Amino acid sequence: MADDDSTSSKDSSVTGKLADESDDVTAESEELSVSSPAVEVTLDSLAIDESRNVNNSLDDPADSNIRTVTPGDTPYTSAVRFEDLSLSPELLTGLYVEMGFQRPSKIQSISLPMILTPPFKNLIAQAHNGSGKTTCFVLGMLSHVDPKLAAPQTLCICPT
Ligand SMILES: Nc1ncnc2c1ncn2[C@@H]1O[C@H](COP(=O)(O)OP(=O)(O)OP(=O)(O)O)[C@@H](O)[C@H]1O
Repeated sequence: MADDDSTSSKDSSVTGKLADESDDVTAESEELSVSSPAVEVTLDSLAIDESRNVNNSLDDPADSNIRTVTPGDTPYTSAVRFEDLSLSPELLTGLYVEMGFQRPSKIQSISLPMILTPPFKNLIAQAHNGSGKTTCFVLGMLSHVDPKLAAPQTLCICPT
């Protein structure tokens, strides 16, 4: 019993000491993170070149360097018109009437058949800023939503 008591008192003193040490370490690391040098970034390097028309990307020429890589057979053909995709009448109205789109951009014509036509697969798509990628994943999400079901049905995780 005496041994047990001495052990527990030893333990609590050790514990107290560790907690103190731990506080010191926290204070030290806070100081370190405040004083660590930042990478130098000049304002000029962050400037956006306004002379570049972002929406030019919507009209990528047919021979632009877009590659599609799919495993196995590829039953997908690119869509020339939004009607070539199995979109609901409501989504087609939204595209043509509300958004005023006339035809799919290059990235849309290639990726939308992959997104909207079975067999559904995971997709990684890469294209210029302003080339219409948002429409690709939004149409993919909306085409799977049941408007009669009042519950969250899709999740979009996006870093921008
Ligand atoms: N098929 C289309 N026809 C006409 N305009 C379109 C079409 N698709 C998208 N747009 C318009 O082009 C602009 C850029 O599209 P969007 O934001 O989808 O591009 P993005 O590739 O997602 O851009 P970012 O890389 O900056 O996120 C938007 O104003 C959008 O409404």
